[in-house]
Amino acid sequence: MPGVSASRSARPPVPVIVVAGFLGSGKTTLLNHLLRTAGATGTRLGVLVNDFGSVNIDALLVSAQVDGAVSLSNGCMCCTVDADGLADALTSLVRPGAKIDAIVIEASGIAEPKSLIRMVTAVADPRVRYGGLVYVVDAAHIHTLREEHPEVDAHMAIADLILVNKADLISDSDLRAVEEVVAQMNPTAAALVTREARVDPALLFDIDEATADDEPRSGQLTLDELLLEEHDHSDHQHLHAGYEAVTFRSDEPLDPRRLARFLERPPSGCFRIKGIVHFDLPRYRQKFVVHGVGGFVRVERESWESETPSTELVAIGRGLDPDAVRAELQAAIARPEDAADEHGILSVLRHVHA
Ligand SMILES: Nc1nc2c(ncn2[C@@H]2O[C@H](COP(=O)(O)OP(=O)(O)OP(=O)(O)O)[C@@H](O)[C@H]2O)c(=O)[nH]1
Repeated sequence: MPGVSASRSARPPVPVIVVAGFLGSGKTTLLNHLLRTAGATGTRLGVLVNDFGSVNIDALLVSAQVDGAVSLSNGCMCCTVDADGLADALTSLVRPGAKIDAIVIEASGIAEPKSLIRMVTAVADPRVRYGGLVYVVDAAHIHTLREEHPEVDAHMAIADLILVNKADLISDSDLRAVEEVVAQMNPTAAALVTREARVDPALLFDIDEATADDEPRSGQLTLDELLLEEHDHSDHQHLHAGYEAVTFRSDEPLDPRRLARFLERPPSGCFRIKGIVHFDLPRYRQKFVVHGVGGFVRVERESWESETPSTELVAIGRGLDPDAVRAELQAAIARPEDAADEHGILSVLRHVHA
């Protein structure tokens, strides 16, 4: 168990692993998987979560009971959280009393990994050490994504571990084609095909050894090279260009049929929708966690526990019309006549993921 036998002063620096990947690729899923599995072995993870959008939905979706979870809200971390804010958060997580063995930072889906890595490596605290970049790829969307955002190739190129996730959504031959692309972009990184981002956590927390190695790996930037490229902001601007997050909140229950229609046929430009939804229907008073990623919809049912039921949704995309998005969601608020639509909930339930 890392760090257990070490005295406080001899505690090795805590590796900080950056998890990046485009919108909806499976970063939060990975984080939750790591929290569950690492936790079971006694490894304590500190978690930093960042969302693009004013509601930090990811923080809500990461298992709430993590001691070391800090959420950095207010836009995309790589350009809005100042380096001091990140340093403070990391310093707080590595304080001896926290007994954290590793820290995972989940970048927003449009963050530039390189900027984040620079921010982590710039932290002066010797108890903090950059532990590598894990890049999550949505196997079902990678080809179109590379066409629209060629800079994702550069992201894959600097990764230490690439997860080819959502393998269940494509055929074996398509999967092999994705693996080939990934290997071309980064011939030296470990690439793993995953479902639900299920990866052995030991692979992530060992990454720091490889990254600390001074041997440059072909196709990959060494840490020094990463740090030297201070003036290269070109890729950064590209991924951000035109992306916008629209937030919708309501205490009033939604109508399932209209919400399902919104998720299945999102307004133009809207690539990602996520959040929690409140339907006030008999037998369906649970918290519905909804996800839309490029037309794929997935819904999970949880309990509200002590929370007051309400809806919080974020829609993210390029060329969105925020007013149109809000108007459509506003129109999804339940009306008295919706009570007659007994089977409306089925349009949501058919997307429920066990
Ligand atoms: N079919 C399938 N769905 C998956 C898999 N992994 C994750 N998902 C689903 O994909 C959706 C997005 O996953 P998240 O983990 O929230 O993705 P993310 O990268 O954190 O998203 P952003 O933070 O918005 O960029 C959710 O509905 C997940 O349940 C997988 O292997 N297969």
